[in-house]
Amino acid sequence: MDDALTSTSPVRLLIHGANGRMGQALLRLAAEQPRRFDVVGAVSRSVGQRVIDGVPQFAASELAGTPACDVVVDFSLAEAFDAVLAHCLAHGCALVSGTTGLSDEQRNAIEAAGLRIPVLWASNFSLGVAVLNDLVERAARALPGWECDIVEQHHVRKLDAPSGTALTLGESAGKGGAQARYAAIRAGDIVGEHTVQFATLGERIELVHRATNRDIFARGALHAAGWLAGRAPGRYRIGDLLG
Ligand SMILES: NC(=O)C1=CN([C@@H]2O[C@H](COP(=O)(O)OP(=O)(O)OC[C@H]3O[C@@H](n4cnc5c(N)ncnc54)[C@H](OP(=O)(O)O)[C@@H]3O)[C@@H](O)[C@H]2O)C=CC1
Ligand SMILES: O=C(O)C1=N[C@H](C(=O)O)C[C@H](O)C1
Repeated sequence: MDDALTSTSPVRLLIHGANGRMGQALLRLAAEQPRRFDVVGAVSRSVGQRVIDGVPQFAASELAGTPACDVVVDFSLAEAFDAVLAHCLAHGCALVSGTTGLSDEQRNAIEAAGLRIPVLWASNFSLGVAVLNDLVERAARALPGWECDIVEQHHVRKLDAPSGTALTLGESAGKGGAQARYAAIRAGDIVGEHTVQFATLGERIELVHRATNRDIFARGALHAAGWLAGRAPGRYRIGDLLG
C-alpha cells in the first residue's frame, strides 16, 4: 500500500453517477471501509428514490454546491463528463473516472487536465483486463499478419458500443501491430465479456475475459481513489496503480 495520503483521516469522496449500477456498488463498498473513505456526497442526474444511508444526495444541477472532497469518483455518462471534469479543475480535486463512450475531445481534455490535477481514467478497473491488455499486445506482436477481432458482450442497458474496454484492447493490439475489428452484442444482464481472437488459415487463438460481478470494477476504482488522493497533478493510468 503506497497511498500518497499518509494521514489517518479518511479520503473524502464525491460519487458522481451515484444512482447507477456502478454508483450503487461504489457507495456500498465505500461504506464498508469507514476508516478509509468518507462519502461526502452522491450526485445523479436527478435526486433518486434510492435511499443512500447518511450520504447527502445532489442533482447534477447542484454539482457546484457539493461539499469539498479529495477525490471525485465518476461512473456516469459521456454527456455528464465535461461538467464533472470542470468541477474537479475548479476545486483542485482529483478525479477517478471509468465513464466510457467519451469523444476524442473529451479524451484530450483528460490529458490536459492532468497538468493541473491528478486524473486516472480507465475503460476498465479490473485486474484481469489489465493483464489481458498485456497479453493482447504480446500476441499481436508474435502473430504478424493474423486477423484480429474483438467481440464484446454487455447488458441491454449499456449505451455505448464498442465498449471502452474493447477500444482499449484494440489499442493494445495496435501497439503490437494488429488492426482490430469490433463486434458488440447487447443481451440480458451480462456484466461484461471481451473476446480477442487472432486468426489465420488453419488456426486461431481466443483470449477471453468474463466479468460476473461489477464489484470488481468498483473495488478497483476505490483502490484508485485511495491511491490518487494527495498525489501531484498528472494523467495516471491503471499501470501506475499496479506498479
Ligand atoms: N471503467 C470501468 O471499469 C467501468 C465503466 N463503466 C462505465 O460507467 C458508466 C456508468 O455505468 P452504469 O453504472 O452501468 O450506468 P447507469 O446508467 O446505471 O448509471 C449512470 C448514472 O449516471 C447518472 N447521470 C446521468 N447524467 C448525469 C449527470 N448529468 N450528472 C450526474 N450524473 C448523471 C445517472 O443518474 P440517474 O440515475 O438520475 O439517471 C445514473 O445514476 C458507463 O459509461 C459505463 O460504460 C461501467 C462499469 C465498469
Ligand atoms: O457499461 C458497462 O457495464 C461496462 N462498461 C465498461 C466498458 O465500456 O468497457 C467496462 C465493463 O465492460 C462494463
